[in-house]
Amino acid sequence: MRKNIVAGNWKMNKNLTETGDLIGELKLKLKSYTGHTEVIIAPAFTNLFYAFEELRQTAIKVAAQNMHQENNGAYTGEVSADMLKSIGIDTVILGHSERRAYFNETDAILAEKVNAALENGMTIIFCFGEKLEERKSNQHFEVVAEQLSKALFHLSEEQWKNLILAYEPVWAIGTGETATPEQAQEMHAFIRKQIADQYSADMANEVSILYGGSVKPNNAAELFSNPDVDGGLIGGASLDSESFVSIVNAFE
Ligand SMILES: O=C[C@H](O)COP(=O)(O)O
Repeated sequence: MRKNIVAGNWKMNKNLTETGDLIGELKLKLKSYTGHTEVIIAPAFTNLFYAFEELRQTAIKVAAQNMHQENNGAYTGEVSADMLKSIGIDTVILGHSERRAYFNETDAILAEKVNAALENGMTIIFCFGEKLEERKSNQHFEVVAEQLSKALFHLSEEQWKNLILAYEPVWAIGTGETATPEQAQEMHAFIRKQIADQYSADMANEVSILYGGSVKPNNAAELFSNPDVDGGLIGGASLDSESFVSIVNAFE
């Protein structure tokens, strides 16, 4: 079901003590939150169980930042969907551009991860987006269409109910350079059209599409006011409770 979502991707930040501090602040600041925006945070693997336990009675959901496509086996250093489920985590970020760039995650590998997550009953925040040179050479629509089709268009309409999309132009991640509200809306509408053409307009209308890339308290409201932007995947600004909560409140 389409909903407004603000998700914080903490990336490789915050040790256990710092995680505890930030969670404590978020709990306090969002205690009387009455809005309809779903709030998700994605701490590091080592702090997931702690975060889940701490946030159990709250409206803040906890997600993992990645998972392996196999359920178990000789994959040193990896974590599976089954392991995440066993500690209560049922949401995972897949396809982040940092995973694609630094850990060689291809669309084919991502399709396998998507399948594994769905087989384990998980919800996926699926990230994709073009690089700077692709935008400059006007290939951004083509690149995004290919990423979607290779990793997601084999899925059934039913399976799409567990997918949240996050369009993250790589040139806007951690750079302080944000897509303009017009650029974000244009791409989000294009993404919805791709889904409508592959499946149906009704189904496309039910998918939440988040924008990610230097979302800050001062630009969130304008980005989120676009009809096809259903929220944000926040990196840097999610590491500070005040800025994250202010972005959550940007919908109100
Ligand atoms: O997952 C989040 C994105 O990579 C955005 O990061 P950022 O807000 O620091 O640009």
